[in-house]
Amino acid sequence: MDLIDRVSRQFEDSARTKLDALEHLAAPIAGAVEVMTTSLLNNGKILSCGNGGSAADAQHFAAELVNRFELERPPLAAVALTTDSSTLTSIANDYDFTQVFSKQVRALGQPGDILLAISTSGNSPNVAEAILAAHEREMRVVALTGKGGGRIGELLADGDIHLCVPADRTARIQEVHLLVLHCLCDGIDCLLLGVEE
Ligand SMILES: O=C(CO)[C@@H](O)[C@H](O)[C@H](O)[C@H](O)COP(=O)(O)O
Ligand SMILES: [Zn+2]
Repeated sequence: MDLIDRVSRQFEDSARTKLDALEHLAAPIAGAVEVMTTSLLNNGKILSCGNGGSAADAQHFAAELVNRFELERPPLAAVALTTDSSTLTSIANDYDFTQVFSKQVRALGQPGDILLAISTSGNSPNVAEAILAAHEREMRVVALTGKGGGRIGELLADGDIHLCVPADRTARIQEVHLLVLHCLCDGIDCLLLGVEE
């Protein structure tokens, strides 16, 4: 086995998956930027969630809004629902792991807020439950999925935005998700600050 060859194939596969996704995702990403920016300008906030690597992505995105992305701007309202171990363990222990995000959405979500729901399979039950809770709270959902979108694709309502990566490998989908999150940060800054380039 030639490891260098293997690494080369991972890079090529990742780059190809990203370029293939552009055609599918450019327009809905632009739509998600507008929906998120409108919510933030109206004193809304973005709640983000996901499992495993997608939990890290949810936190990564929230940190870039609360702190900064590439430009100086005022802090923006975002909360990752993946970070409070007391809340997560008490909900999972007393109820069920499927409710770890939905209970937080019911506690924190307000009409006009946005749920950023991340799942490469589209099938994580706790992310699906968070979407149902967001709809109850009159929140719009931006869903990042792959593998055809799974159950989450079926749960989305009018006004929600589905960013489904046309790929089947979890790692490749995650790599596109990170690019999408940076496009969202860049687009939000662009709309807020009126950046031309
Ligand atoms: O990062 C990885 C795999 O690359 C894993 O931690 C992965 O995120 C976990 O298996 C998740 O539980 C998968 O959940 P999902 O993306 O299907 O919703
Ligand atoms: Zn991973």
